[in-house]
Amino acid sequence: MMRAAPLSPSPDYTEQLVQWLLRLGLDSDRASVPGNLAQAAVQLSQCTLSQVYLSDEAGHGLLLAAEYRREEGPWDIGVGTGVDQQGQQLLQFALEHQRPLSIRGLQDSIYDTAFIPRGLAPWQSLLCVPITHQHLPARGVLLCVTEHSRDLLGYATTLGPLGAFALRQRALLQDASPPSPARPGLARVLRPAGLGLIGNSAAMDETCRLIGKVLDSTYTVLLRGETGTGKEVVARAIHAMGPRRSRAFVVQNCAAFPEGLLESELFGYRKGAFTGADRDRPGLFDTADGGTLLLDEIGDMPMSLQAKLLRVLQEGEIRPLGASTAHKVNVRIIAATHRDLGAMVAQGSFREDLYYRLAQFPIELPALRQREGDVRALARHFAGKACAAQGRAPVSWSNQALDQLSSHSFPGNVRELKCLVERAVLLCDDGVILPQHLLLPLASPAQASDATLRQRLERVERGLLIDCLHKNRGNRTRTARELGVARRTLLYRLARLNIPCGDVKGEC
Ligand SMILES: Nc1ncnc2c1ncn2[C@@H]1O[C@H](COP(=O)(O)OP(=O)(O)OP(=O)(O)O)[C@@H](O)[C@H]1O
Repeated sequence: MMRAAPLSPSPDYTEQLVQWLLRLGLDSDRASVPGNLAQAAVQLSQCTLSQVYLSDEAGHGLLLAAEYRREEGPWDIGVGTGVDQQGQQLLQFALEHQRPLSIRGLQDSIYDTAFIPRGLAPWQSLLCVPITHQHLPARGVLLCVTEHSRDLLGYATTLGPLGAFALRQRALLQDASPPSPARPGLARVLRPAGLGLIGNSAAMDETCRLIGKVLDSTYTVLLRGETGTGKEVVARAIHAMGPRRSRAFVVQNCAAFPEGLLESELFGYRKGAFTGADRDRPGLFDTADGGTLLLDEIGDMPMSLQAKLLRVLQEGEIRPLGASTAHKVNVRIIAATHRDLGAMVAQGSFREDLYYRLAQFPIELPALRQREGDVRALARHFAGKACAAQGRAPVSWSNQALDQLSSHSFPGNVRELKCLVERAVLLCDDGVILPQHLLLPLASPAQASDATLRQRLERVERGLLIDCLHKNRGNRTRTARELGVARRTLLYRLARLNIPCGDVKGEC
């Protein structure tokens, strides 16, 4: 295998390495060390995903301790997720031979890498770096993968010692810190910021506790909650943190298709099954085989399909349209709905037997108004993300703005809060979000019905202008063009409707 960069490290690379050494050396939180190491590995190797595996003291092999993805950041999973047999073999190979393993052209290699979570494109290159040293109480492996065909071996010369330094640091911190109190039942509770389980309210803690309980089981999960409470986010977290994480996560909205189409989407079909079926087509159950299928808006599934779904759940097999035989699938089903399925059963619009089968493990997602204190945490989180997405410096919050947010009822829950904060970031020009940037509706729905036609039209216009401005990243010339009005007219309307419009360079 050819050696690759950084055999002669560039000044940039050396500088980054020194910075990471410093950061790891100054880290005073033992739990964050593996995550920081994974982040360092992603940055230094320019890979897409990095994982840190540590040897289990009980001798059960290597367990995943941290993961970092370039686009999504850290996944705070905590030590505990095991890897399958093939994964163990690959990682143990590097560890036992005490030498790095670099594979290019992964898809054609003999190694089974199904244990690595999927990326947007298939992984092409991999690097396994053993982390061992005589003074280390635990050994580990650092894994880096990328969807590009690259020789990563050269990075092992720096990532290996960096890993050893990090694990040594972790051991020193363990010696120095008092044992942390055990949190029964929370060992597998995950708070992956990238997945959105943000918040410290009692309601969110309970949700996290339930997620932690069901992760490793095969139970069917029924997520119920108002619109925008994060049902899909939670479903993704259950998949991504559970043993199926390296396989597909598939979402199907049951309200989005008419009955026949939904059936063929889910079950697939054989050539000739109906006019236009000119080839065999696998369904989403096949796509999700080994992984997870989220059936969103399950309350909208037609009765005839409900019966077929029940059969899949009971027998674990599907029969595509036009097929004479059924075949086995191994899919974890998560169902989500904003409806009261119990009430639908009582009205006869949802099958009782399916309801009980789906609700094997129900999780009720709290509405935002029930999550005391979380609005602030979420607002800060969304503002940070919006600033990063727009490539601008982080904004801060005025207390009045946060107070106003906290007293808003958010009928659209987290989705509404997210949109509102993204708008506020765009509208705030001097780095501090003020109440006027929030554009919270001044009138309650009850008052709204008393509004005059003019007031109502203005409200609609206001929403439209803000959305269009948002879409055009605050550029008023493009916004005016898109709306088919003169720029002057747009500026006049913005001023008239009191939509903040500060000094955007080259604009107003
Ligand atoms: N806790 C959260 N942190 C960050 N983003 C979140 C959170 N909850 C929800 N979101 C965001 O809010 C939006 C709505 O979330 P999601 O689609 O999961 O809600 P839902 O309950 O499935 O909504 P619906 O019932 O309308 O389909 C998404 O953009 C999602 O990323």
